[in-house]
Amino acid sequence: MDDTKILPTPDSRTARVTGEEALAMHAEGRPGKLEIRLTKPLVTARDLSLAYSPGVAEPCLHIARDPALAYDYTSKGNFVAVISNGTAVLGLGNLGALASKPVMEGKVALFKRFADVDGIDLCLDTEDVDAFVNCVRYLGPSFGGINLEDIKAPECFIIEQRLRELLDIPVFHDDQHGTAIVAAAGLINAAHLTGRDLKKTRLVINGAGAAAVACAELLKAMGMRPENVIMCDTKGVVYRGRTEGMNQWKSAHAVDTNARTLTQALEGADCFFGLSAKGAVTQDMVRAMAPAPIIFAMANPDPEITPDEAKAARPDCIIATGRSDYPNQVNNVLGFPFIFRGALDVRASTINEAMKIAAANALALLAREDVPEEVAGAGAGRALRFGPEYIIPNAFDPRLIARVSPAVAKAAMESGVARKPIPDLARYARDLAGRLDATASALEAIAEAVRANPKRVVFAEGEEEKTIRAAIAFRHAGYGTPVLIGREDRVHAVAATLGIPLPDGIEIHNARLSTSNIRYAEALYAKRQRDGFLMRDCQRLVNQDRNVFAACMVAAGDADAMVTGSTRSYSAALEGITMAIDPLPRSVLFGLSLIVTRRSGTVLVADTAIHERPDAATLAEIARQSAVAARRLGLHPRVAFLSFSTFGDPKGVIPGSVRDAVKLLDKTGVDFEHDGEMAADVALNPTLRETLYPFCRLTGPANVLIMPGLYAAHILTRAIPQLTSATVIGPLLLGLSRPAQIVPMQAGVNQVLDVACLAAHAAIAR
Ligand SMILES: NC(=O)C1=CN([C@@H]2O[C@H](COP(=O)(O)OP(=O)(O)OC[C@H]3O[C@@H](n4cnc5c(N)ncnc54)[C@H](OP(=O)(O)O)[C@@H]3O)[C@@H](O)[C@H]2O)C=CC1
Ligand SMILES: CC(=O)C(=O)O
Ligand SMILES: [Mg+2]
Repeated sequence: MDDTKILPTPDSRTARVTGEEALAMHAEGRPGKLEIRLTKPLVTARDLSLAYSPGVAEPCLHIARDPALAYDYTSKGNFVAVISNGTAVLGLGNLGALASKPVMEGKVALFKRFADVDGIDLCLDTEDVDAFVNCVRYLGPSFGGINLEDIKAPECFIIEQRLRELLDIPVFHDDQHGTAIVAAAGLINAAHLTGRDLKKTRLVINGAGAAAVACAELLKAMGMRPENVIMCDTKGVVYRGRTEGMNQWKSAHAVDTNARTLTQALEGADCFFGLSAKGAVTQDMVRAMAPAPIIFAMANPDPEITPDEAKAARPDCIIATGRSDYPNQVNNVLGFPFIFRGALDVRASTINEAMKIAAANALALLAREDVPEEVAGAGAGRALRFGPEYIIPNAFDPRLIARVSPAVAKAAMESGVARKPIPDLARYARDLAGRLDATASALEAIAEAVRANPKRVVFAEGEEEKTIRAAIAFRHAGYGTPVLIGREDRVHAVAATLGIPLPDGIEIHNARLSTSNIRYAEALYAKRQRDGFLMRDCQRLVNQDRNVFAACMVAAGDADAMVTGSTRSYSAALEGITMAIDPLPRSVLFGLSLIVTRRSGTVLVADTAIHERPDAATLAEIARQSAVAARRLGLHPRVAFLSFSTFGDPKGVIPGSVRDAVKLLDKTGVDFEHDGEMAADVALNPTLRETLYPFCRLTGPANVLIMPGLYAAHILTRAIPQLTSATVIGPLLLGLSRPAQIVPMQAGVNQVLDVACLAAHAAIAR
């Protein structure tokens, strides 16, 4: 089989990635998705003596006397093992331990990304239950919890049960309970929307394995009647008295019914849960369901029936899948990160039914709340409002951690399994809300907004390999129509050498042959005739300079935004753009860079592109526009004006203009925190301010740094990626009347794509 064909050919509306892109992402740089980082310095001999021999003996001896101290002296309390033997990898079947590793690394990545839980993937090469249990039981001391994953039924039931008995930490089979919790939350809301009472709702579950059995159990515990839940597997309906392909877990859910096939079971059913395999349900089957049927086709990566097929057959249905590229993603990613966060924080000995039900209710309630702007698509996306297309929160909703984890922790405390109760749950929820980087969620919301409002974005350097790759990814991501500027034959030749066919919906424009040339040249001439440009100069620029041509397209409204920069210096690209696109009235044109750090979230830095020595008025305006951008990125702006001096010490020329900028903002009365001048460490570390500068008005670490000059901004943003693991995005060009962005020449494909997406978003916000 050709591996790159595993994922279907994308269509611009639904699919977001191709198999080729997925493989490239996994192979890029350090292969895989994980690395381990140190939390303590290991630089000097003293560090070594403390962290390792002899110092390390001390915590060892303490833990030997009191095992609970392992939570204080080691990573145990925030460390989860994701363990699989690869016998039920998603819905792909038994792929074995090694082939399950990408999924397990993915689960670890999701733990970290969504709930700051550290994890490690352990792929056990055995299908023997005893061997599996023995292996895991002896690993227990290292971890605060065990997340079992993609182990097929019925072995998974025995493995989980035995490990729960053997270990004093939570053991949680995600495919069973994570899935059941999230599906229950979705069902609570779908039932509410369709006016159903769970006690009377008739449910058919296709699949009688790990996920299916756990869903049936949880829903029955929540009030569904056993006789109203019919389970099917590869042999058909699991009816009472059936002997073929049975086990005790299926028998527990066998019902008295005449139905023998899924088709028969679905006749008149209110609700369908697919926890089986791709394409297991037909349009005819869902046509036979009750009015306003609820269809959760949860098989991964491909559902039992696609939303398009289901909606075509039953326009009145509520449909959910396990995928992130359709509305209503019912996937255990909404569960396990937050459930473990809550369980770990109270040092729970187990995850019990009360904790599961609390998580399901918290998820269901969150979906009914107003969706904040930064979640709904940065104010410009498809409205996310509780309804048939939004029955469950989005995985990127930053409120999840502060809602689900405290609910789980509270239930653990109330049900007596918390070994370290949290005295102030409201404060805990507030602390959790600040634990994740708001920008990461905001960037995803921006991408979502662009998907909902696709744009035409010009990629000026259309013959470049990097640009072509980014344009294809732009198309696949559903961001809109990429317009490549270049010669058609050259663009196709480069794409052919890459082995990637250009998907439908990508446009190629040859500047020299374009029918719009005259129109663009005339518009440019009208703009520039008093700046020393003749008509023939403008014609030559439009014909020969792709940045000018692209900028003319955007200025004329033939495209919404443009991106360039891969082949020309920043100043040359900027000159081409500003030739045709005017600055925004009463604004300053400047560069804003995003430094995305793992420890301190995202910090914005300005001006990183234009003004070598900005005066006070320019600095003040840059601060104002940066604060607006910060809010758009989900940050509460705390703006620090940086210098080599802090509040007048030592004295010098540059701090003077910086101080005047602060005074200017004070005078105009802006609505964001700002102060300065101050040194970078004072800005970023509030404890340094406590004793020496208690009067400083910033209420926390600065997240917008206004630089005194371009030299300092450049040095900072160029040094950071070389010295640290932080990522720098930008500089983003702000202050133009139409969106145009310049990527640094050394930018990779993903950065070009991200910047194109941000440019498209700016076009929505205009
Ligand atoms: N959206 C989500 O969050 C999650 C989705 N899932 C999905 O659920 C599915 C099952 O996973 P899991 O329970 O872990 O796997 P298991 O191997 O434990 O169970 C699979 C079950 O599906 C049944 N099955 C397989 N193919 C068909 C078919 N064509 N028609 C009817 N039944 C079928 C099997 O029947 P038999 O017993 O006869 O072999 C078995 O009962 C996978 O697609 C997985 O991706 C799982 C967890 C989470
Ligand atoms: C989502 C998941 O865990 C699965 O499909 O197996
Ligand atoms: Mg799974």
